[in-house]
Amino acid sequence: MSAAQTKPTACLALADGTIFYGHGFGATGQTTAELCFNTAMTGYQEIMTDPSYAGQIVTFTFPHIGNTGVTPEDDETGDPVAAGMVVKWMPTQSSNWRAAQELSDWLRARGRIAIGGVDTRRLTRAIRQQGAPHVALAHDPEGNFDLEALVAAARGFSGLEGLDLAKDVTCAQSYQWNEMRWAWPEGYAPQTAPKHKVVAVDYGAKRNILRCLASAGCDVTVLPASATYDDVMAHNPDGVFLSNGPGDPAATGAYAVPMIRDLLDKTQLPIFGICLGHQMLALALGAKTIKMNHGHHGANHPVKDKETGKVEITSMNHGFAVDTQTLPEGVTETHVSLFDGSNCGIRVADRPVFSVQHHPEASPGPQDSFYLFERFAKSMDAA
Ligand SMILES: NC(=O)CC[C@H](N)C(=O)O
Repeated sequence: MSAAQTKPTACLALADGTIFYGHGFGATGQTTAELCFNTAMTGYQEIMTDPSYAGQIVTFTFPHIGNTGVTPEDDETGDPVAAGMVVKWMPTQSSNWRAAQELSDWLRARGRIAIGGVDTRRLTRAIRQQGAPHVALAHDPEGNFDLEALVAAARGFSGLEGLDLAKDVTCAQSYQWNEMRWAWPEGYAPQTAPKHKVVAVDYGAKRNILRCLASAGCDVTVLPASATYDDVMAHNPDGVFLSNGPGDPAATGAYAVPMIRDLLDKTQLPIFGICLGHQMLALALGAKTIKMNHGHHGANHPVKDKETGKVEITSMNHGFAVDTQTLPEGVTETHVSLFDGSNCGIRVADRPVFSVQHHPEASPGPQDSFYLFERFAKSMDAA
C-alpha cells in the first residue's frame, strides 16, 4: 500500500495465520478458495474467465494489472470464474481502444473480490513454500476485519482435492459452435467448410479452444460434462474432444472416465484432450493423477515435444498432473515440462488418441502449439 492509502479495505488470510492487507476493488464481501500465482504478463481477463480457475484466487506476479480494461470479446466464458484476484498495484484508469469497461467495475458486476497493494513477491514465495494455500479474502470499504474468523474460514476451505467443479461450470445444454479464430497462425489456411463432426465435451471449455477446433475444420457440437457414451454417439461424431476444466480430475472422472473408457473400448474414434481432458483420458487409460505443490500457471512454460525435439512456449493452468510413472503399456509420454519434468502429453500407440496438459489455444508461443488441432483434424481425415 502507498503511504497515502493508510486504512486497509481488503485482507487476505492464509490458513497458517499469515495476513496480507491491501485495498479492495471489485465486489465487497468475503470468499474462500485455494490460492495460486500466475506469471503471465498479459491476459488477465482471459485468466479470470478461464473456467479452470473455479475455486481458486489468482495472485498476479506481473504488477500492472487492469491497465487495458476489459472487453466482452476477450471473455473465455460468460462470467469470471476465478474466485478472486490479488495484485501488486491498484489498477489505474484503463488506456486501450478495446476497453469497454474498467476491471474494477467488471469484477464488481460479477461479484468477484480483488485486493491490490499486496507484496505479491512475498506472497508468491509463500505459495511456493507452503504449496497452494487455502485462503479467505475479504473486502470491506469500512476496513472492519475479524482476523480470527477469516483465518478460521481459510482453514475451513476443503481444498480442490476430491472436488468435482466441472458440474458447476459446464453448459446446461448442448449447442453448436461455429466461430473461428480471429488471427491465423502462419502457414495455416482457414477452413471454409467444416469437414469433421466433432463432439466437444465441456468440462469448463475455453472459447478459444472451440474457435481453434472450428478453425481446424471441425463442425463442433458441445455437450455438457454429464454426457454419456450414448449421448456422444447419438451425434455420430468423427472425433471426440475432451475439454479443460476446474477441480480434481479424479473427482470429475467418477462420471467422465466411464464414458471415455467406453469410447476407447467400443470405438476407434480419434480423441483429443486438453488439460482436465488430458488428465481424464490418462485416468481412463489406467494412469493416475497427482496434486502438484503449487501447479503451473503462466504463459511462458517451455514444453518439449519428445517426438520432434522441438520446444513450445506454452500457456499453462493446472494444479494436478498425470503421474508419468503410472502410464500403462501402449501409452507414451509425448510432451514434458522443461521446468520440472512433469508430464505434458500422451499418445496411445497405433491409435489417433492423444492429449496435452498445456493450452495450445492460448498461443503465447504464439503459434507453437496450433499443430495439435491440425493433428486432430488430420487424424479424422485418415479415420
Ligand atoms: N486447465 C485445466 O483444465 C486444469 C485441470 C485441473 N483442474 C488442474 O488444475 O490440474
